[in-house]
Amino acid sequence: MELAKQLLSLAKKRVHPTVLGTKPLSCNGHSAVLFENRILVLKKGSKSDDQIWFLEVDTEYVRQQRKKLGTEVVAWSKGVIGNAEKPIVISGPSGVGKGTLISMLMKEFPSMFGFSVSHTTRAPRNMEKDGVHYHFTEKSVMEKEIKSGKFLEFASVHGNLYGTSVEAVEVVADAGKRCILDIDVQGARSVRASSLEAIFIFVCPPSMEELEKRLRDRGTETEEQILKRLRNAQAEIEQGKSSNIFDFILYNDNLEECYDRLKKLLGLDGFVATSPKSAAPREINLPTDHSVSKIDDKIIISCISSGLDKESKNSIMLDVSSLKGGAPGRTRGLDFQVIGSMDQLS
Ligand SMILES: Nc1nc2c(ncn2[C@@H]2O[C@H](COP(=O)(O)OP(=O)(O)O)[C@@H](O)[C@H]2O)c(=O)[nH]1
Ligand SMILES: Nc1ncnc2c1ncn2[C@@H]1O[C@H](COP(=O)(O)OP(=O)(O)O)[C@@H](O)[C@H]1O
Repeated sequence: MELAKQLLSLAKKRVHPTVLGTKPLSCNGHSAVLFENRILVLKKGSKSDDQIWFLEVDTEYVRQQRKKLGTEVVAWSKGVIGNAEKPIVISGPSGVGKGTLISMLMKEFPSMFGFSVSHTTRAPRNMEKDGVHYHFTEKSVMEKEIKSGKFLEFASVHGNLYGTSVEAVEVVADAGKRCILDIDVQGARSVRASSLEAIFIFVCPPSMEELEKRLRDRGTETEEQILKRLRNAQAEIEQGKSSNIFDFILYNDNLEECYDRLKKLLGLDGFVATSPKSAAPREINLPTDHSVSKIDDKIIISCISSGLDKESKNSIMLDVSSLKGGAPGRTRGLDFQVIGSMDQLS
């Protein structure tokens, strides 16, 4: 087995790889199953949202990072039952109305959408709250975190650093909501090239004069910053329209009409927001005592539970045939079936 040979050779050479991604917390033992390019780790007696992990050893992301960092790399990724809807990436020049459109969407469909809170080194505006609009951070801290692999993408925009952390996108998906990212064209390009499948929308102003008016009327930037943003806007609009990054271009002339078009392309026209959409994944609790075997893409977890007068065996079949995502982030697309008694389900 290729991966086994690779691991053995690393161990012999006593190589200490760079470990990327959020590590699982320690536990009272684990089972491990070797795949072609990653290791499935099942934590014994852990909480249901912390049981299934993957240590990626030779996936696309790991290979990319190995090249970039010039060291051996492995990456952790948490395994999640079920799938998440594709995130929505919204880009466009400063002042075009991205934030306004996103706020309208989140207000009308609060249980459906969640905002990816970016990190930035720019100073907060008057009404902006740390952790809500942005995670405001120091440049040196953010640079360190970029090196440690915390960000899905980052870019220098209008003289400041901005970045989407892996966590920012995953907490929204974990809450069963569809993630909205407000990022610049460079960020959109990076996400396009990443393993994150998304829908890409570029918002255009009706004219440069109107863009300038909106920016000035908003009154949040200094004259110098306004001029810088307007200079950058020209190039952003050209890239937004001509590159192959974006699936849709939206002209934000009349706000209500633009919002209606946005809802239409997201399949929300005529949609009535009623009770929260329950996207919470089913859960599975693995007992401390279990053994694991692998048959093709199926993992059979045999659980041993002793009752008063007898010992019974239940099995859970974990299907890993349609894995999606992976590091950086979560590995989704897992499914399970209980074979035998249901008392292991929470
Ligand atoms: N690449 C990237 N761009 C971001 C991120 N967060 C915000 N931006 C972009 O940075 C630019 C400046 O944002 P901001 O300072 O809030 O000003 P605004 O454009 O006037 O709303 C906008 O184009 C945002 O879309 C991020 O995490 N990554
Ligand atoms: N279609 C529109 N017509 C007129 N003003 C708009 C429109 N869309 C947004 N605005 C206003 O323009 C300003 C910039 O919008 P904002 O959402 O902050 O832009 P961005 O997030 O793209 O920088 C805000 O004051 C907002 O109220």
